[in-house]
Amino acid sequence: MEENKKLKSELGSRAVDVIENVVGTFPGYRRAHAKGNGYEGVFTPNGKAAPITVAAHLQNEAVPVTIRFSNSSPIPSHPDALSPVKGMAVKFQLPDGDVTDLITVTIPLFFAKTPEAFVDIVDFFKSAKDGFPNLKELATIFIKYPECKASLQMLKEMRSPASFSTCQYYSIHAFYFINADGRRQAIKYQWEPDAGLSMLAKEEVAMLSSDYLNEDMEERLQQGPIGFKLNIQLGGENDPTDDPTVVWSEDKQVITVGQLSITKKLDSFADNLLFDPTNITAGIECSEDPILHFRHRVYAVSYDRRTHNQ
Ligand code: HEM
Repeated sequence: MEENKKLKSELGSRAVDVIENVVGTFPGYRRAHAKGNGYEGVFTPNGKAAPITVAAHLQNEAVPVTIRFSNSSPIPSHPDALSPVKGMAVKFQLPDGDVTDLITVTIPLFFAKTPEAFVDIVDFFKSAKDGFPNLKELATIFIKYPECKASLQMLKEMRSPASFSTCQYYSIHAFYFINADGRRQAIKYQWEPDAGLSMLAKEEVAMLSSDYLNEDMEERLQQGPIGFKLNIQLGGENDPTDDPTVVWSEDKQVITVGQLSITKKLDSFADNLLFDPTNITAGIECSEDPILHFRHRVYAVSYDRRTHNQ
C-alpha cells in the first residue's frame, strides 16, 4: 500500500518533469496554463441543483468567487493566439468559510486516459518540439493509445476565441452529486457564455496583440459584468465516469443551475493560489477517473516548485 502511494507520488513529479523537458522551466510559473489573470465575481445558484446535491454554493445563496482565465501553454510568454485551448478556474467561497474549486477548459475531452499515457504522450512531443517529429514513434503512440486521436484532432481544428468571455468551458471529468438522501447522480459541468460563442479566423488573429485576451477583458468589464451560466449534464447508465477521452452524448439532459457574474479584474492577483479539481465540498464527490485523481498530485508538485521560485 505504502509502496503504491510512493509510486503514484513519483509519477506526479515525473509528469511535471516531462512537461519541463519539453518546454523548459519558467521559475515562479504554473507548469501548465502559465499565463493567466485573476478576476472577482459572484455566483448565484437558482436552486435547481438542490434536489440532487447538498453542496452549499448550489442551494439558494449567492457566493463570492475568484476566477482565473488562462492560456493552456506552459510557456508564460506564448502569445494568446498560439494557445487555442483556454482555461477557466473558479474558486467558490462558501458560507462556512471553506472553498470549493471548479476547473474547466474549452475542449470537451482529454488526450490521455491514464497517468502513464499522459507521461508517454507528452514525452513524445519532445521529439516533435526539436523539429524532428519521429513518425515511427508517433505511430507507436497511436497504436498504444488510440483514444488520444479524438482530442488531438479536435485540437488541430480549434481556432482562437474572440474573448475569454465567448467560449464554452467543460470540466471534462465526471463528478457525483449527492443529495440529502445520499442518492448519487453522475454529472459533468459546462460554463455557457452569455455573450455567445465567437471564434476568430486566422487572418483576424494575425492582427491582434499577443496579449489581446487580457485587453479584451478590460474593455468588456468597463461596459459591465461578464456572465456565464453554470450548466450540468446528467450522466446516464451508459456514460463512462472514469474516462476523460470520451464525451457524453449531446442529447443528455442539461440543467442550468446558476449564474456567474464577473465584475472586476484583480490588480494584485495573488498568483500563489492553487486551483485543484479534487478540492470539492460536501455534496460533490470525485468520479473514478484516474486522471482526475492524478491531477491532485501533479498540481501539488507544480505548486510546490513555483512557490519556491523554481
Ligand atoms: C494528466 C493530466 C493533466 C496534467 C498532468 C495537468 C497538469 C497541469 C499543471 C502542472 C498545472 C499547473 C498547476 C499549478 O501550478 O497550479 C495545470 C493547470 C491547469 N490545468 Fe491541468 N493537467 C492535466 C489535466 C487537465 C485537464 C483534464 C483539464 C481540464 C479541465 C486541465 C485544466 C487545467 C487548467 C484550467 C489549469 C489552470 C488552473 C489555474 O488557473 O490555476 N488540466 N495542469
